[in-house]
Amino acid sequence: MNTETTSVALTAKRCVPCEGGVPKLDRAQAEALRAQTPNWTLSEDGRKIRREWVVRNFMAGMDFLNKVAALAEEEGHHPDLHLVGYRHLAIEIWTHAIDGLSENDFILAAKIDALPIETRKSA
Ligand SMILES: C[C@H](O)[C@H](O)[C@H]1CNC2=NC(N)=NC(=O)C2=N1
Repeated sequence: MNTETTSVALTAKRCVPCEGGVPKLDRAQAEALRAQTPNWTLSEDGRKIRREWVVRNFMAGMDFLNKVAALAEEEGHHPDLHLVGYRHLAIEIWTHAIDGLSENDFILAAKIDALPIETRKSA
């Protein structure tokens, strides 16, 4: 698992299979990677990252989540879909195999951020 923060953009990387046995990122490493995905927040315990969206309508949210699902399958790394509301979405990402954060989580987050989404038109 490549944990040092290299200059290669996260979106140019691929998630690597993780069966455990690698150290989870510490808070400094997580914050360094989070600088490349500033829309995501780090959980109190430093084990997860989270992002929320306000979307145009329910189907816009579902369309987006279906794209997220296809991306996750392609990367072999999966998010937790915490909320699918009328206009609100919340996603959390963490590496279950190590019960904490790995670079995979930030690669997935960066690729999710690059997906098209219909956010709510400002009123
Ligand atoms: C071998 C493969 O890496 C594992 O089955 C994957 C599948 N998707 C996963 N997704 C997440 N979020 N954490 C994991 O540990 C994980 N493991």
